[in-house]
Amino acid sequence: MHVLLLGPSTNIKPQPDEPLEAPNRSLTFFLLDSSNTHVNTCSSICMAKGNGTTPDNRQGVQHAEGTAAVLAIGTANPSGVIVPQEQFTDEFFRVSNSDHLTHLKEKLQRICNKTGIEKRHFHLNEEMLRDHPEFLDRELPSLDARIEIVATAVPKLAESAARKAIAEWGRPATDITHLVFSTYSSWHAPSADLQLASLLGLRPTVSRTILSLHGCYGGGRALQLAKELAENNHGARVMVACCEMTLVCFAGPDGGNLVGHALFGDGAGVAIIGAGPFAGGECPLFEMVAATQTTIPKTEYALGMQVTGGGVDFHLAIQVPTLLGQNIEQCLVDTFRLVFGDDVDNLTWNDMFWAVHPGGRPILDNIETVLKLDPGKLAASRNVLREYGNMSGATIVFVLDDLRRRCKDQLPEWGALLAFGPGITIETIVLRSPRSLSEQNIEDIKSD
Ligand SMILES: CC(C)(COP(=O)(O)OP(=O)(O)OC[C@H]1O[C@@H](n2cnc3c(N)ncnc32)[C@H](O)[C@@H]1OP(=O)(O)O)[C@@H](O)C(=O)NCCC(=O)NCCSC(=O)CC(=O)O
Repeated sequence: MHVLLLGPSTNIKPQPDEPLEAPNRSLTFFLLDSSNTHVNTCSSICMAKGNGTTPDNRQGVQHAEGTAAVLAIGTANPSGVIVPQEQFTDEFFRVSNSDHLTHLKEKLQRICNKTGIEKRHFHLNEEMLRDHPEFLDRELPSLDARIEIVATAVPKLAESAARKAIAEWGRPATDITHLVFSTYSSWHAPSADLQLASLLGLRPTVSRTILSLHGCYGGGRALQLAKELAENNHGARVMVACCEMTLVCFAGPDGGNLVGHALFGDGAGVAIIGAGPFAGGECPLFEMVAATQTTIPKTEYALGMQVTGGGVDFHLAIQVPTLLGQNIEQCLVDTFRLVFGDDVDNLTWNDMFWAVHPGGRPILDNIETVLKLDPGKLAASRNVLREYGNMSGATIVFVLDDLRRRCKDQLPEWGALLAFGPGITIETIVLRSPRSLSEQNIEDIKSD
């Protein structure tokens, strides 16, 4: 791991008792993994300009001004099949010809009743199931047929969300410089990122990355990557696209994973990320001030996905909500310490706004309890869970969308984004609301 200092940041203020030359508040830190992803990106841009300088010499001219922010959000769900949760068990057992499995049916109904979900959207419909009865039986080969359907469906759904984000952003799609696409529902090469770029008419020079098999933390990972790309490439505008479809993991109830059947839904979430200078009427929605990824040691067993000839198998251990409850506060402390130093001890979680991946109702309950949050602090997460279920990596984009619509001008200054998935991996991002930023800027100008 390398640390580059590429400041000064306009948004992280020195602490009152800290010497001005101290670097840890007045400069922006960039943590690079061993692949040096963004140094390579800088390099390719400079070479295109015929500039033969070394990466070190280029840092001063390539980085953005300030911290990355979410500039626009769009979401989409399949419109064909919308199943109310109270009808899901009956529908699922009917289409899978499993009504005779009364024990499993009663169990699924018990689970559905406790999910906190009211409805979910699905791309898979009865006609597809009639054409592909093998989707019901994990023992039969079905991966090829599943892959063929999602190969067009995943980029198309992502396109719907992306068009909304681009419309809100207000700049032409050709101004997108980077695309980060996260999905475990598509396995072609060239993959969904290229198809989305073509559907949207992005530039041939758009720099594409596809993230796969991150499960539910894919959205958090893509946002963190976008933050680094935006901050390290002057003028970069990064599209984050996350799209998941349960068609890849669908099976009959005797295939196990009743909790997965009760929980997951289909959706696409797209966000456009950029750092200053802002142009063309761009309006930051959430600033992404600092970010970390943490793996809870020895919890690989707890969450997982396995691609088989019969589709994708999910494993969700019953301990997941407890494990997250036990570890979440330390992740938050470690991440907020990057911004607040030892003052992190004076933070009150309840004074912040929250964008938490609604992996399941007990996960939200446990986080609320551990952090002593008022009921309502996780309203955006609970609302997304209620309206759409758990859409894996796409869900966190829906939560950000709900949060900004719900709170409009009433967001507290600081907030936290949390997403989790196999590992168990926890993605944490310190958010700052733009309203408080503009107020702060006005105060700074007054005091100058
Ligand atoms: C399934 C639930 C709705 C049940 O709610 P409660 O726990 O409050 O209710 P409960 O304790 O009465 O449990 C109801 C029944 O569900 C069973 N049950 C609960 N959790 C289970 C699990 N993980 N696997 C198998 N069965 C499970 C219980 O044994 C019980 O069975 P019986 O009634 O027979 O006694 C909830 O636990 C839930 O949402 N769990 C999912 C959490 C999770 O793992 N989320 C991560 C999703 S993946 C993700 O987001 C990241 C990723 O995958 O990448």
